[in-house]
Formats: sequence, structure tokens, C-alpha cells
Amino acid sequence: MSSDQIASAAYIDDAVTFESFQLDSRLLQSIKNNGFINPTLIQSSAIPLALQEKRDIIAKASTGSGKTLAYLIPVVQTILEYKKALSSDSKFGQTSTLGIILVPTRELAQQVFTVLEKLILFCSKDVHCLNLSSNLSDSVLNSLLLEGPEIIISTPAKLLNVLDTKVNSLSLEELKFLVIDEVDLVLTFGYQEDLMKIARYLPLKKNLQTFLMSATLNDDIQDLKQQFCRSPAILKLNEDEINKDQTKLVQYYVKVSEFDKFLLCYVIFKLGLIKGKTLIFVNDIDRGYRLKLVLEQFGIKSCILNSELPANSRQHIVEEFNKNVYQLLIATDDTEYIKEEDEEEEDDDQGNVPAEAEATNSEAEIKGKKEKKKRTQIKKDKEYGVSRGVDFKNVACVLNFDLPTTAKSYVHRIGRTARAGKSGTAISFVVPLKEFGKHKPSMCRTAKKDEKILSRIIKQQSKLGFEIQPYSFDVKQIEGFRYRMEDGFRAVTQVAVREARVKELKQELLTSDKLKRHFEENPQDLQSLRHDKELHPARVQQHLKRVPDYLLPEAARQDKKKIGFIPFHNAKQQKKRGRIHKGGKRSGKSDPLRNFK
Ligand SMILES: Nc1ncnc2c1ncn2[C@@H]1O[C@H](COP(=O)(O)OP(=O)(O)OP(=O)(O)O)[C@@H](O)[C@H]1O
Repeated sequence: MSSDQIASAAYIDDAVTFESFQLDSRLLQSIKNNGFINPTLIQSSAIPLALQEKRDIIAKASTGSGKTLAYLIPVVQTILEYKKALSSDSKFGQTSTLGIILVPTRELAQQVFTVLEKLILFCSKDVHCLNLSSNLSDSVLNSLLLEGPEIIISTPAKLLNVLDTKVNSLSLEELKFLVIDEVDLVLTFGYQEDLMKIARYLPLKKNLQTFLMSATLNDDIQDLKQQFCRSPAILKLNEDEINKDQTKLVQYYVKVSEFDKFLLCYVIFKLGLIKGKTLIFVNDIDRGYRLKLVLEQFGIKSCILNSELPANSRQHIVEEFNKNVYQLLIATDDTEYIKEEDEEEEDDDQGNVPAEAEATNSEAEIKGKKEKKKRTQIKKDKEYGVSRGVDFKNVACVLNFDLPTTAKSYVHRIGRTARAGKSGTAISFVVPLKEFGKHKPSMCRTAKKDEKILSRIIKQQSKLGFEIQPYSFDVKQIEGFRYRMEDGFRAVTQVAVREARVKELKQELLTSDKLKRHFEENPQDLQSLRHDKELHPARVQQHLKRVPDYLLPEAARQDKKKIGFIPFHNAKQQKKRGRIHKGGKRSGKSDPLRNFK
């Protein structure tokens, strides 16, 4: 939360002010300090319901719509009121936890913690928070728990771990709030069992207020709803309302062969065809390293984010990326949990929040679905995830180098751009089935279903009133680069990829320890701890780093400044570009890809 991170105007509820919620003046002060004047729509709906009516809330609202403050403000306000009441009471000084916030990943835990710290800046004497999923040692965590933090943020597994320890120093008798953020992902990560065990420790019968939040929800949350909620208010932000005004995200797909994904990527980044920061999603860790090494061949720097890296490094990489230290971040999307089930029902669920009236599935059907899901889950690092919830700042473009394997995952990935009122572009590479498996070294297993997934994405986006457009470009324009790419690609062998992976891991393990100690005191060391260093296990061919003039289109040969103005698409397509809404209006917003011309 800072003044440069403002939600899109489409989400803001101009008709309401934060003052109207009668919040504690210290809370109002910090909200104001962060440049937030009006609440977002989800905030103006959720806050009064939670504060005045004490309702449980199930909320489904788009990515970037301000869900975090929608639950944090009521939690903090309630705690402040409770503390005020206690101060005149003899029980003052109690050390019970009053709010628990559960999130699926460590990344999200850290992010929510940061937002909360800013929110309680002026009342930090009365409200203390602790992120259980941070990298603190167990002994440090225990001593911090003994101090009785009012708010705990954690992944379900970590919380259960703490609750199950013999010397459990967490007291939950007075618990007032339970929040489960990105609730459907919490379930998909297989945390349901943990949640049910956690439930045994909670004073569920004692007016515990709950919040279940996500941008995508489906019937899987029925059990949780029954277990944790009492006649919840179901807030489903009207997507059409928001979307009609939200013209900032432009979506394209590009049909390319497996190998040409690398070729296109090289051309796009070498020629600077995307202005601003890009977040590239790949579907497995090796592919991330392969892409990094290939780009490295051409002198294009990037850094890697995946579940294998130490949590410290991951956190630092996201922070640095947000501070614009890196331009290219290659993230392995593990929240993909490589689901290969038929997803038809998920598509149908996109617009449906489960409510009693809306829950049409029979129990048997739901059970069947769940069992199917269990079977298709692949166990990965449970506490990593970057396509969900992480508030990446100023991302100009999300590039689905590998298409996600579900339409739902697509929603979350593209939600990392066009945040906070900025415009953005989402580009997805799609491998036609007839091209699948033709070039083994560049092949991605999940691409077999790209066309099928694409049609689901198109269907899903059109339901939301958006269009994902084919991006056509003149293949001849990139042909000149093919030979170089073949050369560069060949140097990146499977052995090189493996070595790079081990090397990076070692490097990051070392830096991760250093990170903690050094940064505050020695900011000059930052340079030596950069995450986008070349990994070099592949033979680097220096000559590939330069783009010779003869490869450039004529205009760029005469004037280097025109290097970003490649006729990459045909002129007719250009006219159509810009997001088209159901109403037929086209976005006039700037789009980095428009500069391709
Ligand atoms: N009332 C507000 N006015 C302006 N900006 C806001 C307001 N509330 C939140 N924001 C900003 O909007 C951005 C998105 O908020 P947040 O991360 O809570 O979204 P989200 O709905 O949780 O998204 P996701 O589903 O992707 O996690 C943040 O940068 C936040 O600082």
C-alpha cells in the first residue's frame, strides 16, 4: 500500500468515503497516508457488512479490486474497538490472538503482512501482527507468539504445525476473525484437511466472523462455508459493471510452433518491442532455466522465480522486480498444479458464487469432482505461488510463454498486469496441435492441449465481455533471426539446463542468508546479490549478443532509434487492436504492442 499503488478507477466507489465507515482515526490516517480516498467497490460493500452487521462474508471480486483491505480494515477496526473496551476492563493486557488470516502461499503471506503493517502504522501499540510463514526460526517464532500478536498471517500448514506443537503458545479463545484469502487456491493446494483440523482449535461457536475471498470461486468451497460461516453475505462484484469501464488490459494470442516461441521471444526482447516490465510464465522449472539460458545467449538478462528457490530469495526477487530493478522475470507457475482434468465445469463456474440458491450440484457430483481433483494433483512446494494474489507492480506485459492449463489460471495470471490503474498487455503463445511434439528440445508437455484451453479462455473472456485477439505478424520479419536462434538454442543442452538450475539454487541459498543480514546495512552490496546474473553453464557465443544491421528491417537500419518499430503485424490488424467490449467500444489506451508498427 503506497500512493503509487492505486486501484483502477473502475474499481473505485466514488459515492462512498472511508470516513463514512466511522473508522478509528488512526486507521483513517494511514489509509489517507497511502493516498486512498474512496474505497473500492468490494471494500465499500464488505466493510459496512462486516463492521455494522457483523456478517460473515464470501467475496468474489476481480484481481486487483482491493480485496486485501476489504478484510483487513474490518479486522483492524474490530480489534481497536475491542482493545478500547478492554482498556477500561481489568483483563487489559491479555495475550490472545484476535484475527487469523490464512493464505495459500508464503508470497501472499508476506504481501498481506506488508499491507497490514502499513495499515496499523499509527496504532502499532494496540495491534501487532506476525507472519508465521516468514523465515524466522521456530524459537524466534515461539518467543514472538508469546508476546500475543493480535493478528496472525499464515499458510494453513504452518498454522497447523504451530497449533499441533506440544508447547503451543498460541491462544485462540478470543479469536474474532478468520480470513481465508484466495480460498479456492487454498483448497486446490490440498489444504482442506489442514483447515478441518485447524477448525478444531477455533472458537467457531463464539461469534467468530469469517471472510472467504477470491477472484475465482466454485462449488468446492461448500464444505468450508458450512464449517466456518453462518449465513454469510455473498458478495459477487458485478463484472459487467466493472468491465464496462475497464479498458486497460489488451489480450492477444499468437499461434506459434514450439521452437518459434523461443524465436519470437528473442525478437521481442532483443528489439525492445515491449515497453516496460514483462512477467513471463512457464509451466515447469526446467523450462524457465532453458528460456533464461537461451535469452542469455543473446545478451538478454532475466531473472527466475520458482518454487525451488529459498523463500527469502523469492521474496527479494519480487520486491526488486517491483522496484524496477529487473525488466524480465521468468516465473514458473506452480499454482498450475498441472490439472489435466476436463475443465468444462470450471468454465461454467466462472461467474458463479456458490450460494444456497445457486448450489445446484448434487452431493454426489461434488464428491466425484473432488476425487477427480485429488487424483490429478501433483505435489509441489505447497507454499509457493506467484500467479495468485501477488501484487506485482507496473507490469506492462504478462507473456504466457506456456499457456496455462486451465482458463481459471489464465484469469489469475493476466491479473498480474493492468493493476493499480495502469494499462497492460497479455500475450499468450499457443501451439497448434499439428505442431505439437515436432521439436522435442523446445517442447512443453502441456502444449498438447493449448488449442482446447485457448477455446475455453476465449469463451470465458467473452462471458466477461472481453476479447482475446489473434495477433498476426509477418513471419518473414523474424525469419532472419531463425539461424541465430538455432545456433543459440543448440548451445543450451539439457545438461546445461540442469547445471544452471543447481548453480542458481546454490547461488540463491548463499545469497538468501546474506540477504537477511546485509541489505539494510549495506545497500551497496545489492549489486553483488542481483538475481539476474548470467548463469553461463551453456557455451555463450559472444557474437550472438549483437544484432547485425542486416537482420533489421530497413527503417531500423537507417535509424537505430526505430528499432522498436518493426512491421510485426499487418496494418489491418492494427486497426482492430484495442480491447473491444460487448458494447462495441474500443479502448483508446496506450498499449505497448502498438509500438510494434
Ligand atoms: N481504496 C483504494 N483506493 C485505491 N487503491 C487501492 C484501494 N484499495 C487497494 N488499492 C490498491 O489496489 C491494488 C490491488 O489491491 P489488492 O492486492 O488488495 O487486490 P486483490 O483484489 O487482492 O487482487 P488479487 O485477486 O490479484 O489478489 C493494490 O496495489 C492496492 O494498494
